[in-house]
Amino acid sequence: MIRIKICGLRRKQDIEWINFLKVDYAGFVFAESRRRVYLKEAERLVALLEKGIKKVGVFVNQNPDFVKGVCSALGIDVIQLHGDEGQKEIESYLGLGFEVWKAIRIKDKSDLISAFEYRVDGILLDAAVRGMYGGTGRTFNWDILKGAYFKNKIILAGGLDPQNVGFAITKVKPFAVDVSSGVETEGYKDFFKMKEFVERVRRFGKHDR
Ligand SMILES: O=C(O)c1ccccc1N[C@@H]1O[C@H](COP(=O)(O)O)[C@@H](O)[C@H]1O
Repeated sequence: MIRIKICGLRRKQDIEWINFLKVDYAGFVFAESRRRVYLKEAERLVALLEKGIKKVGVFVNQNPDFVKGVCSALGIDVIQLHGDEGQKEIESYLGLGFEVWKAIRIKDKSDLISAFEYRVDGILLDAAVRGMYGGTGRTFNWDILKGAYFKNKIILAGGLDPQNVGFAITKVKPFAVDVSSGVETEGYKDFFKMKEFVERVRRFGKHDR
């Protein structure tokens, strides 16, 4: 069954909805973004989260000591590195009890090369948008992935929404899908969009990866 991550959670009701929908991963953005949360608020949110839901911390080019401090304080399960972090930095997080996912922004097929090079727990594929690191609401050309074999878990992100996620899953067959903008209305998470997204994934995503 394909896993679901909903990212950019900021409010108490976001967490209540996540608990109700029983998604697999809850994402908290600690990087520069309109979705950014700070440690104190994140502590309050995480305390409300159902135990079975894994916590993902999203970071962009941040100091490793800061990243480790936040993740240890919150009991984060997965560190999502969404900037220009290299293998050396990735290594510094391995063996500390966190999974590490490295985001790669895709413009064309050549951007996939790094996906084969990183030694990491998961590769997150996102759209490349100039001047932005993530949360863009933009898709990339999924056909680029045709015939590619990845040894890592693939987390598909970038512009997913309830309308396109079924098609994306049948094309890419990822380990997990990750959504932020596509389940928002006027900048805030929308329960009905989240519910529809989850229902679509559960209908189309019955393969194992
Ligand atoms: O969500 C953000 O604001 C964000 C900021 C900086 C880096 C990553 C961010 N989010 C991640 O971006 C992708 C795609 O999001 P979208 O569905 O296209 O809006 C996803 O992995 C988020 O975790």
